[in-house]
Amino acid sequence: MQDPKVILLVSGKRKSGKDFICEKLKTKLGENICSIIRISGPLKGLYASLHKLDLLELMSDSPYKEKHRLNMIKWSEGERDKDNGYFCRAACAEATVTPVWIVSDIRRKSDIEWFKETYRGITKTVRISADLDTRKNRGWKFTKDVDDAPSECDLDDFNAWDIMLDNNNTQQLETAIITVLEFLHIYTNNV
Ligand SMILES: Nc1ncnc2c1ncn2[C@@H]1O[C@H](COP(=O)(O)OP(=O)(O)OP(=O)(O)O)[C@@H](O)[C@H]1O
Repeated sequence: MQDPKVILLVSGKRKSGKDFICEKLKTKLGENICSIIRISGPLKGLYASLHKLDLLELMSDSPYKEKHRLNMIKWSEGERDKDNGYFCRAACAEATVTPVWIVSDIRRKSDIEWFKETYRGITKTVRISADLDTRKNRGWKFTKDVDDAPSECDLDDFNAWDIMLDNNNTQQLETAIITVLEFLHIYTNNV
């Protein structure tokens, strides 16, 4: 199977606008050129099949999901400890190969390391930032065990981003999209 030409590894704090920007980029590039991958995508499916659970119930906002949530988190942490590429590999295996992949939920240094080792020379890191007030206006509220957890904080001190984007307003959003499109143009011939 062919690999993509460029993989953008996108990270940002909650409500910085990761999904919003990734979807805009995908729309601009078109789905034949660009796919969005979520490392967290296969997690529930793997957990459900391993533990013979109902995936649809697990995906819903139901008491069933709440009942299994903690065990699912513990299981995923355990799998990641044993093999830090476990979920990255599963997400890539089920992704459609297009010239550009955008991984929209990069959360840990180990995620970046796995992609850089597995897809040498074609991974680029992107950090999206928004001010605290902007994030609050978008609905962010400090949540214990979420905002102070490694999944939210591990990349706070990573400082080797290839692209850094601010996303506080429409003007910055437009600049961000142009910046990434120009960057992709440098790294691919066909995009
Ligand atoms: N530049 C922007 N202009 C207007 N609205 C925006 C902008 N960026 C993000 N938003 C809005 O802010 C909210 C949060 O954005 P989004 O879901 O993309 O954040 P996120 O970083 O993916 O958050 P989470 O990590 O919690 O999933 C969404 O309602 C989105 O539509």
